[in-house]
Amino acid sequence: MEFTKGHGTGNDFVLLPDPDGQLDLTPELVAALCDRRRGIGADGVLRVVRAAKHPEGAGLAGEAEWFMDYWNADGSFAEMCGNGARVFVRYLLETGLATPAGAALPVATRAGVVRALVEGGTVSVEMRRPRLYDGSTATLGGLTLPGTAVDVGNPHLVCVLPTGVELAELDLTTAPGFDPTVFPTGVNVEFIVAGDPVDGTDGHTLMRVYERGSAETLSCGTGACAVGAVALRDAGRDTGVIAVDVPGGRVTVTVTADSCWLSGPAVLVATGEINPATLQPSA
Ligand SMILES: N[C@@H](CCC[C@H](N)C(=O)O)C(=O)O
Repeated sequence: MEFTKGHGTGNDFVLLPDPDGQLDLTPELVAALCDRRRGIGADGVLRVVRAAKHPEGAGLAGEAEWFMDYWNADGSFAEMCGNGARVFVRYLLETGLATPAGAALPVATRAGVVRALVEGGTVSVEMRRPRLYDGSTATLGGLTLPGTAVDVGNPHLVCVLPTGVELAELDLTTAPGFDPTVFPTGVNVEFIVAGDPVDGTDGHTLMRVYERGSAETLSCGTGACAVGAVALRDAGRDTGVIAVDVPGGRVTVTVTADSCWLSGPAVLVATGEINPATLQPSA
């Protein structure tokens, strides 16, 4: 099985080329590939498949040639992955599966079609405008943290840390608790504090995230978009540009009247072959 390894601000993925949808990808195989000791190691898998050749992409084949079949590290599906989409586009262009054009490149996902632009090392993806819902709470250690539920195609809960709780001190080795009646399919939880002003932006936020299906990651693109929308709302704004610093670097979120752009670096670091028969079940 051929693979490529790539990442966007440290949110890392195994990409599996499968243009004609012939790969027998299972949750067990995904978890074994993502295992950081027994497999390649990643936060998730991106199967690169023609939209027309995937049951969930076929309806979008008229709008996008390629479908991003995203799986979390535990073998579960997610609707959308912002950093994954940016790395996916880097892969399409570097392998010649798509050619750079002046117009944005469409990619089909479970959350619909997103569009990408590439400028040097930066890949930007235009996704849906985040939808903000009611408050909910996350629990972590002995803390109960109020937050805002946000839909970016996938579910998020953005919690602003109260004074006296340090972002760096949070223990994210165990999953935060959340209300399953609000998030019946689970949720990605972002913890944020305000950062110092950054030139050319309307706000600056520092974030850590515990991802559904992948545990703590160094970055989450859809999470950053959710955070950007909450930061703008808290600043009394509807649109604007927010710099979001994650443990793996910085992404920039631009919320417009009807969409949200996520921008940042996306790189491919290795290609190779792996024999799935040698993989042991993930612990
Ligand atoms: N890291 C991703 C989000 C991946 C999916 C998420 N874990 C979920 O289950 O919704 C991103 O960059 O957006």
